[in-house]
Amino acid sequence: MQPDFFSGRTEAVDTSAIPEAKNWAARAAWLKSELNRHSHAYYVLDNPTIPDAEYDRLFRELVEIEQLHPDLLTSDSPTQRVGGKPLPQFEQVRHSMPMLSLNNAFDETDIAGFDRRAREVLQAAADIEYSTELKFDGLAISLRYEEGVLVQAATRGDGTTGENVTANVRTVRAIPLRLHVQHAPKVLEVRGEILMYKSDFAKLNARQRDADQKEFANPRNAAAGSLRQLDPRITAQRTLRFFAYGIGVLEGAEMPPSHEALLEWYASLGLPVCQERLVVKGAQGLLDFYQGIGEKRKALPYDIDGVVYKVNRLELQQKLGFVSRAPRFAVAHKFPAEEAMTVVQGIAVQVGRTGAITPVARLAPIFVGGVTVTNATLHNEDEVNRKDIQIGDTVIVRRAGDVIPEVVAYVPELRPATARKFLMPDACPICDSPIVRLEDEAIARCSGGWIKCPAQRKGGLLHFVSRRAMDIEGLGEQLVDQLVDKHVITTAADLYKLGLSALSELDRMATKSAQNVLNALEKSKSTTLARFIYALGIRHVGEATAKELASHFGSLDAVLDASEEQLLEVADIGPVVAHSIRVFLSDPMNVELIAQLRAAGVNWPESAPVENQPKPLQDKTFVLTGTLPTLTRDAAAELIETAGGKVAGSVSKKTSYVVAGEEAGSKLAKAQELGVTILDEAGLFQLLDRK
Ligand SMILES: NC(=O)c1ccc[n+]([C@@H]2O[C@H](COP(=O)([O-])OP(=O)(O)OC[C@H]3O[C@@H](n4cnc5c(N)ncnc54)[C@H](O)[C@@H]3O)[C@@H](O)[C@H]2O)c1
Ligand SMILES: [Zn+2]
Repeated sequence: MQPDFFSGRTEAVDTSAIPEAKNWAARAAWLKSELNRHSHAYYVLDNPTIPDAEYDRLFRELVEIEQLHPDLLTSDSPTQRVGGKPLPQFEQVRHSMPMLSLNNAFDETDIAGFDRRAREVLQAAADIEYSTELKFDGLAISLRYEEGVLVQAATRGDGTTGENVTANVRTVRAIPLRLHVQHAPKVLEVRGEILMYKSDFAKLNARQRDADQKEFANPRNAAAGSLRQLDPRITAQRTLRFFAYGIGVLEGAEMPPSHEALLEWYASLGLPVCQERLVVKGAQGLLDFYQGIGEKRKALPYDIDGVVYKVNRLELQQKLGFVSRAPRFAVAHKFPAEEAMTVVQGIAVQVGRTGAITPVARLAPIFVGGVTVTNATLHNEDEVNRKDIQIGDTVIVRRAGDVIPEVVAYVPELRPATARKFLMPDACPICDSPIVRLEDEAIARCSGGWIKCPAQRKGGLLHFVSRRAMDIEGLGEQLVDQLVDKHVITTAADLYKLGLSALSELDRMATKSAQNVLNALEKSKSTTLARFIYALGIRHVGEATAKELASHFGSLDAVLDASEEQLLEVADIGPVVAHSIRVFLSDPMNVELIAQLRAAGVNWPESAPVENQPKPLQDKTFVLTGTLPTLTRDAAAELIETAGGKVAGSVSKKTSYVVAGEEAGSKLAKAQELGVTILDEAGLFQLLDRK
């Protein structure tokens, strides 16, 4: 396969097919100029043009070519350098010790290789001790403290020379202007990452949007763009954070003997140090940490693009030393990229349970966030227009955690002349009813309602049976599709009229599975009021609102009888939601549906309205870990919340109780360390006063 040099395509070269050295040279030259161009956009302008994964792919290809053809390796190659040139508008700072990058690892083999090489160099007989931490997705900074006072802050720049951003850094509240210690070292250069929390990023972009200013592509670029301002007053308006993770020059104090000791020392000096870190042994310890953080990644308040492993003992670090642009004693283990580039082959529309029409991009298959993605949501018509996504465009697709993939932006330089704009259809593709869009609503809707529109019917049923609603296992999309298409059922109440014979007649439905569905239906009849309200699919009533309604009113009849004014008394319910609930509950068809569901035997424990209920766990914070003998995690959380308690994701000093089941992991250890009271399920029941 001939490499597609100048079309902007960036697939890895098929090495066997390009024997001639002059092609290699051309490819390498092209890669260098592409990488330089993208680095400039990324490091200097804080405005990347391609996703990181795409950049990394080009980078790795160049590394491979340079390994095969060392004569093509020049000292100005992007593979030999760190970052980008400092902006000339800033005063320059020469780093007394260079600020380096990190080598990347992408899989277990890379990690095994890293560990093996370290053991070889160190001639280690036993497992090496590593200090593991997060790879923050921000920008590196060097903070120079003299006699404990912050005197200079500099960006990494090209590693040798950075930008003087002292005035800006002084506005970052997370960074102490003076170290919290009586006898501070003469000189201490703290190195770490400046970053922006996801919530602050969202707020900043909302402000930018309101002010008709350019939005930032991601928190990293927002952090970099906010710090590298010529006017510190702008930096001061942005909430930036900081974590320390390294050291440059140190004078007048003993260097801590290990990385972990360094971080502990930093913490004692009042410098922010991230708590998500461990000291582990050997390659397996590294992989366990990677996996644990991978599970937590989405819940962290900031973006990380991987984890970092450092040989813990300082003397071993010194033995391992450095390669050209990175230390040999450390490696960054990257997570699968959350952003990738692909082509929009078409834009279709999907009809949701409330009739909402969602434009969906049909994509050339792309591996992103650990899975292959072929569709990505474009949210609504306004979004498509605002982002100006057209059919034929090359776009950046983002899939973070298990969030639905979305199209972030298109790449202007790759728009073909044949690109076509998306047009919202006039009629529902499923039921042909007119599509209407009310004034001041972003969403266009099929006007068919669930009576005319099978898509809405299916959507409503799928919502009804979903895990957080009635939790009817085994009733998936395929089954609901068939039940609706074959007119076996119309409403959720019909589900409870299903018999074995009707179910067994469906495609791919063995008697055993049919029986399982019936059992699940039967089991679902005992539910909670909150789940039931949520399952009804009232517009604007999500899980949290359903819970509020249930605990406020205590019984369904009280909800049914509530006026809009009474609904407004519920915490977090505003006029739009109150109105939507009232409209839904006033519709005779919904009243009938609810009556039928109750008649079918759907039931829940009712209780007194909120003001009369005891709240034994008021103001207590719980953390759940491990598997409990009888309660699922959701059920335990529900019990705690109903009793007034809060459930948090991680253990801290503020945690009142940790409820631990079997195979409880690091949270249990943390609780023991902090002396937090640990309960088993029985202990929880005791607190709840339930036997
Ligand atoms: N999209 C683009 O156009 C584009 C262009 C250039 C670079 N990039 C991205 O930047 C990356 C290369 O940048 P890089 O050289 O800054 O390397 P890097 O981001 O891969 O790794 C080095 C950096 O990691 C940071 N870091 C975070 N947590 C750390 C920790 N706990 N310990 C030590 N360091 C930590 C430091 O800032 C350090 O300088 C590429 O992999 C690419 O994804 C993207
Ligand atoms: Zn329709």
